[in-house]
Amino acid sequence: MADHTNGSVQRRNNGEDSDIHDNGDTSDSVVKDNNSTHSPGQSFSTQPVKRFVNQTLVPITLLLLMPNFVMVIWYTIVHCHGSYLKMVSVLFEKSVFSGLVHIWSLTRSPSPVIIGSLVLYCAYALAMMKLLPGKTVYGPMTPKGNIPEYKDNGFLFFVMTIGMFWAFVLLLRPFGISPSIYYDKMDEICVTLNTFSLVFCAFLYLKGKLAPSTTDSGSSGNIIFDYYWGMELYPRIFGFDVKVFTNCRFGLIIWALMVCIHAVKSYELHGFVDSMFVSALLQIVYLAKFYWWEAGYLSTIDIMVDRAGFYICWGCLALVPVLYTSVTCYLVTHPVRLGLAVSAAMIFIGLLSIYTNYEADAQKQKVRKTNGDCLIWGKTPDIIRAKYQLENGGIKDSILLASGWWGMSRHFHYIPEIMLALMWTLPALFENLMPYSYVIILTIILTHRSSRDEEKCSSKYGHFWRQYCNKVPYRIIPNLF
Ligand SMILES: NC(=O)C1=CN([C@@H]2O[C@H](COP(=O)(O)OP(=O)(O)OC[C@H]3O[C@@H](n4cnc5c(N)ncnc54)[C@H](OP(=O)(O)O)[C@@H]3O)[C@@H](O)[C@H]2O)C=CC1
Ligand SMILES: CC(C)CCC[C@@H](C)[C@H]1CC[C@H]2C3=CC=C4C[C@@H](O)CC[C@]4(C)[C@H]3CC[C@]12C
Repeated sequence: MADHTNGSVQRRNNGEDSDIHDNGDTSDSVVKDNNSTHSPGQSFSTQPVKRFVNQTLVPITLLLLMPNFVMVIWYTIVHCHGSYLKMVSVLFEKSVFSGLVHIWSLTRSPSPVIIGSLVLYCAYALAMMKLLPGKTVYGPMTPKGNIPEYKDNGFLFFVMTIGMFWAFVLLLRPFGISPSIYYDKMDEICVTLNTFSLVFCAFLYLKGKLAPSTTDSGSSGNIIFDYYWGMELYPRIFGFDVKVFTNCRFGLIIWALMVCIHAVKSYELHGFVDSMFVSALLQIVYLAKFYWWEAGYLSTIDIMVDRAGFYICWGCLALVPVLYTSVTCYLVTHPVRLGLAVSAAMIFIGLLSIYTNYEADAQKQKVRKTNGDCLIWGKTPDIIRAKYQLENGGIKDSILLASGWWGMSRHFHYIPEIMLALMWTLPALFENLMPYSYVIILTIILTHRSSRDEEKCSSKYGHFWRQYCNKVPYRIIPNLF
């Protein structure tokens, strides 16, 4: 990576930053981003070994591993009573390959109910993307200078969908119709989601190659990496934004619905169970918070850096509905009576974590929206006025906040994110490791994300970022890391 001192120029883009200036303003040194075709954090190494590892070995491993991992989660919950030890003994009985074949062979082929429900849901979600009212919001300017437009109607969609779900549950109950059939058919759901999303990623690859929606697309020259990472930054199909659909209208809503389905199934089997209540409540509040803040999500690296490929799209279409819902799924067959005091403590810490995480995201947005003219924790914020350069040479201003949560550490908000996940997992107690899979993988995702983001910000802001790092020396855990 280039040294950005001595008035060197680096280019990039961002959402809430102020206007593009003429290139003449070089009173402060400015930084230029050289990652226009592929993203920071997935930048192209000049070292052949590192490049092979990052662009071929890791993608191939994840492509082979992750779709099987989704099936392994299902198998562990349903056939091994939530025990990874039992699952591992089957998997390694002969060879891992035959173990996996055995797991896949236990699944039923998707029934018309599952395929029909998923198709209907997709049609409903797509229609609502267009039909529900919402403010027009703009994503950050992309490296190619495009400004994506979105309709901010996610919260309404979330409330409407979850509301309709519970209305149907109550209305159809007297007729013996229950959504718990989706719990009983989880194997079919896993197979359908896995197959459909792998094919969909192939479609996205071809679309990116043959008919990209915007100039923010391109190939790395490596077909495996292109499939894994994606070709287009924000592909649109018939005007529908693919990433908004996969991430916000499919993955996260199916997550919320599956949690509700697990709660219904648990109620049918055991009556009211407080462990299920605590876990489900925290997840639904967290997802409501997400949709309240959805416009902010459009400025995160998922949307402005990551391309539409296996990582994000398969991840949101197949991994999120299964891994992210694994705690409540496990709790269906492992009910725990926590008692009022323990339940209340978990809910309190969980809600506090949601609030802290939300406040951190909001502080960052507020300081930029007001151009630093606001109070953070009752004080004038400590800010760094940074500059960076776009690909077209224009220079932009941005603000880095160095107080509030952003003064504690550079990614402090990941701590409440993990703490919250722990709070909705602890109700499962400690009989098995399986329910902790999400917290463990989340910790890995966030640690990796923090280093990708550091790389991106350092490349974008250069010495301004170093100035921030000097002020706030810790990456995630204050005084430790
Ligand atoms: N449950 C899950 O699986 C996951 C949840 N999350 C959650 O999603 C949310 C968004 O994720 P997050 O990683 O934060 O999103 P981003 O990756 O977009 O956040 C980092 C961005 O914020 C800007 N930024 C960084 N430091 C500062 C600062 N000091 N002042 C102002 N702006 C700054 C930079 O963008 P710019 O270019 O604008 O300067 C940087 O790239 C979080 O709440 C996170 O916890 C995240 C990952 C996984
Ligand atoms: C295929 C893989 C090896 C990994 C796939 C990872 C993705 C599924 C996830 C990576 C980042 C995740 C998210 C980021 C931020 C979010 C905001 C939060 O409030 C809700 C969850 C999420 C949208 C989350 C969803 C999964 C990822 C995209």
